[in-house]
Amino acid sequence: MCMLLGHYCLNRQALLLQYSVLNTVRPALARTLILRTEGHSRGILAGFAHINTGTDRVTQPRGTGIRHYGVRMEPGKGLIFRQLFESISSTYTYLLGDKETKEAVLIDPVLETVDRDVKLIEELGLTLKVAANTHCHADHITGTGLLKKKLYGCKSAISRLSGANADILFSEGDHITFGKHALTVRETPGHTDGCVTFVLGDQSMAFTGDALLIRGCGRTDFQQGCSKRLYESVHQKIFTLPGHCLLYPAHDYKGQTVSTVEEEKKFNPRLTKTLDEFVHIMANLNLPKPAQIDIAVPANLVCGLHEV
Ligand SMILES: N[C@@H](CCC(=O)N[C@@H](CSS)C(=O)NCC(=O)O)C(=O)O
Repeated sequence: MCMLLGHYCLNRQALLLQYSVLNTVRPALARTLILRTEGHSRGILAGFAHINTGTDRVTQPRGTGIRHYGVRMEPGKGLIFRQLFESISSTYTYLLGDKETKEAVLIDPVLETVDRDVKLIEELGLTLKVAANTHCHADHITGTGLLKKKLYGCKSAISRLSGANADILFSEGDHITFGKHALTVRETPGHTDGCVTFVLGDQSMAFTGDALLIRGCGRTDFQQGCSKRLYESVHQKIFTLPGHCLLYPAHDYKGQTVSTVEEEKKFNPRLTKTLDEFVHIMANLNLPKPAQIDIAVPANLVCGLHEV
């Protein structure tokens, strides 16, 4: 169970101030990316329904200012899918739902865009079963705790190895089911100990969190970062998926929205290198510390749940 923030010696005042500032700018900064595809069938695994995915036609932003990206993804039979974007931390949130039962799962919600997510879930007539984190994020506060308060019956989830509290603590091989669909958990540590990749039942889509970014990967210089572990995770748990498997990361800083296993195996500038070269690259990224790290990590250890 998510516990109150006070149990974790947080500076609650600082958190509330941060939340209130972010909440003020939220309407101007939160944008919605919806992708539109034409579906075509992929193979299936025993026990899972047919899911169609397709070739993405991405509408890119034009000009400046507030924009609701007009893209929508409807991957064929049975699956509802939306890719949503939060522009302060450049985080993608993913909504997956079952067309028949209307059960849904949300991956990596962000606190500042919870109202947007709730509105979309309600508009689509979905029941949110699980709000799941790919890991304990360092750059934003998760929306899973607030979603539990707003949507009755919704359960928070994160990997057991993250050390965080949640209703569901999952491990390698566990399934998160919604209607006839399921996400399988693959542990992909390296950016943090508790990082996972969620793989859709027919292996047509995978949600890689910060383990694999498009043409990049998560940094390994804080939390429990370890570049050797990350390299092994990606090669053993992500690059072993089918080449056509669509890869959806937790972040992108360049407007990229989706990749495939085949593309990343060919073109990822870090992960196509040898292990030694990769370790050297990761040790020399020299990235600035994420702006929200000091409030985000402790908050995310309790699903971002606090009195707002
Ligand atoms: N400027 C951002 C943080 C950017 C950043 O460090 N991103 C992380 C993932 S979120 S912890 C990362 O791993 N980046 C890898 C890379 O190569 O960019 C902020 O202040 O929030």
